[in-house]
Amino acid sequence: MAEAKIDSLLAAHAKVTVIAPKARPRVADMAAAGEIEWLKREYAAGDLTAQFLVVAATDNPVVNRAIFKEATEKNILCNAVDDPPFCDFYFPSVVRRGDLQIAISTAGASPALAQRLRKEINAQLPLDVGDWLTDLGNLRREVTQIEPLNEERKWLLHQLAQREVCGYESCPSRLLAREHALKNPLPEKKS
Ligand SMILES: C[C@@]1(CC(=O)O)C2=NC(=C\c3[nH]c(c(CCC(=O)O)c3CC(=O)O)Cc3[nH]c(c(CC(=O)O)c3CCC(=O)O)/C=C3\N/C(=C\2)[C@@H](CCC(=O)O)[C@]3(C)CC(=O)O)/[C@H]1CCC(=O)O
Ligand SMILES: NC(=O)c1ccc[n+]([C@@H]2O[C@H](COP(=O)([O-])OP(=O)(O)OC[C@H]3O[C@@H](n4cnc5c(N)ncnc54)[C@H](O)[C@@H]3O)[C@@H](O)[C@H]2O)c1
Repeated sequence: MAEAKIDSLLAAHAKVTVIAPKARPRVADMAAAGEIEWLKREYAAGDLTAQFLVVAATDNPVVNRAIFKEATEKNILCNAVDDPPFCDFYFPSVVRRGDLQIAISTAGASPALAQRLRKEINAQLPLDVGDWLTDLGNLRREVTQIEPLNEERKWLLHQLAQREVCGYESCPSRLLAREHALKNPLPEKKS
């Protein structure tokens, strides 16, 4: 269980420390590779200092609740796996394509439904939507640098979000943005 949480946290670029006497081979490998830190021992009261977020994922609910109590006292967000009253937040089921993330939560009503919807959305969402988003993000940065902030710019950004964008200079969406910028120059800066 902890393994899945470690994957979610690493995907969010977290710096992960695991405290556990035993770990599955994959977790041990991640520690050996320096991707996470592993303190090979049981949790001890006082372990939680300066952490932003804690996941209590031992197979002992008494230990998990003690971890939640210490986290609460120290204002650290805590998720005790599969123990909703001892969660400050729930892990959602997530579909990812590059910078695009779709998180599904049923607020604990049915994790199985969250998983099913993840699979359905994953099957429907084009595989290259993350690459498209990267191009769209680059074009948006160009547009916001050269266009004044007004209703026209907002219209343009909504238009571009409906079009294919590519990295090429002759890309029709880039041409539309440039044409628009020529008609809407930024006001001259007073020196
Ligand atoms: C989304 C996902 C994310 C993740 O875990 O990272 C997640 N559970 C997943 C799967 C899953 N979990 C369970 C099953 C078996 C089927 C079933 O029981 O329905 C399956 C499906 C399977 O295993 O196939 C059992 C289960 N889960 C909880 C309880 C306790 C309870 O309900 O009281 C029990 C009963 C335990 C028991 O019987 O003892 C509680 C929680 N699980 C949550 C998240 C939070 C609510 C999220 C929400 O509702 O949206 C919450 C509240 C706390 C938390 O954050 O952990 C992940 C899907 C990952 C994916 O995308 O594949
Ligand atoms: N939602 C799900 O799909 C799902 C699936 C499996 C398990 N679970 C839940 O997750 C929890 C963990 O299950 P698991 O299968 O990952 O168990 P596991 O036995 O694989 O892992 C438990 C880990 O806790 C560590 N541990 C035990 N006592 C400890 C202590 N005092 N201090 C620090 N570490 C300690 C062990 O060394 C081990 O690494 C259980 O509560 C289980 O019900 C949920």
